Amino acid sequence: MSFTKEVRKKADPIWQASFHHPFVKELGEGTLDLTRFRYYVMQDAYYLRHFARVQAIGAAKSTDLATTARLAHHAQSTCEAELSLHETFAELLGITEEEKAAFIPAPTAYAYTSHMYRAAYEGHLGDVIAAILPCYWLYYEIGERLKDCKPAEPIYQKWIGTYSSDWFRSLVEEQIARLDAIAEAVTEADRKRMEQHFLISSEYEYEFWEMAYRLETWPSARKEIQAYVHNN
Ligand SMILES: Cc1ncc(C[n+]2csc(CCO)c2C)c(N)n1
Repeated sequence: MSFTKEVRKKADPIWQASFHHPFVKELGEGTLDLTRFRYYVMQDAYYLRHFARVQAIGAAKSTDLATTARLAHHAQSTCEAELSLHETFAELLGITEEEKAAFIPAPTAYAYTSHMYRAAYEGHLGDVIAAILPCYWLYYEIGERLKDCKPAEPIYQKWIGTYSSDWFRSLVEEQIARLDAIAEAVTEADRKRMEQHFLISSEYEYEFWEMAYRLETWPSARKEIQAYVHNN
């Protein structure tokens, strides 16, 4: 069995949990509260800004120029395609410049991006791809599952359309093939580490839905709210 098939199989329980998460289900049905989606869009824009930089680290860590060029291109498409999508969402959702300026990453968005930077900093190209592959692949599978959904909310239709496109599928397939080629050439210890990055990113993908659904905040903000409730 190929490396990616093996890790995909190991990650299956947590991927299933993402497929069935209320955020994903309600998005497909069109019943997802827009407050939650709005929160998601802002956290995801932060995530994508860092994702593009991790892809650029992958470009720098590549040992052949063709791969450097491809990963640099991937970093550029994250900036252009994904972030422009988010700009559109921000407009449609009425997210203001003031809100953007006051933005703070939530614990999960911060932890997930930190995990990717760590894998990229400590490892070689295989570590970078293993950490970022679940982002592509899980969203592609979600796009496939939701592609026949017709949520009444046009914003949700647009979101689904992005991830069930052929453009997106070719990106996922390219990264799967790249990771399998690397996995064949490295040591067992490298493969184990790569597997762990893949599994941790899969866990964080689930946590990202949870974060948005629960409008996660830092503990100090929760304490302030509790103190306020207590004193009033
Ligand atoms: C939390 C989170 N995980 C994955 C994606 C999807 N995604 C982000 S960058 C990228 C590569 C291609 O542009 C893909 C597929 C997302 N938006 N947010």
